[in-house]
Amino acid sequence: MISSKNLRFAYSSQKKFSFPDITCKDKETLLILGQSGKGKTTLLHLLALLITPDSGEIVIANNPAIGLSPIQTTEMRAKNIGIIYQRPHFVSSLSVLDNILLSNYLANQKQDHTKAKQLAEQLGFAEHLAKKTAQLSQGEQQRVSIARSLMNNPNVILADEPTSNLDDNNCQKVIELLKKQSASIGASLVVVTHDRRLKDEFSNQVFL
Ligand SMILES: Nc1ncnc2c1ncn2[C@@H]1O[C@H](COP(=O)(O)OP(=O)(O)OP(=O)(O)O)[C@@H](O)[C@H]1O
Repeated sequence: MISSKNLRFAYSSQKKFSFPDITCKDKETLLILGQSGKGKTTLLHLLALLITPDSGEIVIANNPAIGLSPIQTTEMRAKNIGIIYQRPHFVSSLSVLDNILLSNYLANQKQDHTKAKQLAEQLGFAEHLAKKTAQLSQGEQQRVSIARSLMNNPNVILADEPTSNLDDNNCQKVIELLKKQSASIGASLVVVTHDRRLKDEFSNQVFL
């Protein structure tokens, strides 16, 4: 589960945000909608503990996530949070498989080849595991990102515009996969987007 209360963040005195409170319990989904520039990515980065709010609270898996030391924050993120970025960030010199296994490495976990291969089968890119990520289509890269976010069985999955670069067919597929995979590990799934196609796919919604 993840929740936030009274979150405020400023990039500068002109660029200040005060975000609505959010709650997403285990196995639940939440869609955060907002037009470009409304602060969706900023909120997602706050929830992912990548930036620190000026004030407010974040609770992840029933533990306070604000006020921790940098090491505790990194541990909290690695253990509990799977992030799918707006544009996938891969290490271009590594194979698809090694990019997925990197999640385990960064969380100080044993590299789980069996799980990586299982996820690749379930997400439909098993035949691409030995390739470099640049050789994959955008839809395939998005599915690799999903696999990577699931490698450490996170408590919370945070997805930033996971469908904005996808056609209708791939949009539908990616959302179904995200929901199915997060449900199978009992995670909370939080998606931020301006993609109105997702409006009917989520019952819990917050507007920025
Ligand atoms: N590092 C930064 N420094 C200063 N301003 C920033 C920074 N990052 C974002 N902003 C500004 O904060 C505002 C919100 O940005 P953010 O990326 O959170 O919006 P968004 O709703 O995700 O937009 P989009 O849908 O276009 O990705 C924008 O006006 C942006 O220019």
